[in-house]
Amino acid sequence: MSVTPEHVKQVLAEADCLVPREQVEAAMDRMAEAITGDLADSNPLILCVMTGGVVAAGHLLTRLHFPLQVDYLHATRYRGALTGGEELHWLVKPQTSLKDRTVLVLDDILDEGHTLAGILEYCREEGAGQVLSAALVLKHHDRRVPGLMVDYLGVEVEDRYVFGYGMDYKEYLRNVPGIYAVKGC
Ligand SMILES: O=P(O)(O)OC[C@H]1O[C@H](OP(=O)(O)OP(=O)(O)O)[C@H](O)[C@@H]1O
Ligand SMILES: Nc1nc2[nH]cnc2c(=O)[nH]1
Repeated sequence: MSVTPEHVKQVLAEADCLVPREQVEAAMDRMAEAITGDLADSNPLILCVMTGGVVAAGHLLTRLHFPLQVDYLHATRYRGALTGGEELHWLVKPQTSLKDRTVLVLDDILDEGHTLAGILEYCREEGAGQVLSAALVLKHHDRRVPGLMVDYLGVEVEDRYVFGYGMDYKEYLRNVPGIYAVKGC
């Protein structure tokens, strides 16, 4: 069944706000401060994970006041669905060389972690000097890839399907300024 704008409006109207905009912005301030403290002198390459990471990247980048470069990659395992298979589909790889660079991978959410694990492995294989990661949201559960955690984290949410600040509901609602959980999910 295709998703209609009316359905999307209803999902938003019925959703539970888990983290309001002000709290997300405050979390972004804290992340930027920590990243600045660690990376200000390392000429880092920030890799935005499309599509979900684009909103977090936009907000975070304007808070980083030091020399850095930005590139993006597109790797997905959900492809618009609410659950994903284990296989990671690479749609676009970074065009900038990662060799000997300090790389910061930036995504919207760390859930089970297969996406981030695959991306980190790729960065190391490409010869990055240091590979760090950041996510705006961490989902609280025990299904994560063992031992995987981001270096910089915004907020933690309960184990529900969330959208907003880049995260989609069936490819919609990425533009919602708050983190919401779909009713019943
Ligand atoms: O930790 P995981 O369980 O692997 O899930 C996290 C990933 O899932 C989402 O991407 P998705 O594949 O849905 O693509 P999108 O960014 O286009 O929404 C999100 O943006 C993360 O990249
Ligand atoms: N939009 C969205 N994408 C995800 N990818 C993994 N978990 C989630 C989630 O809860 N919401």
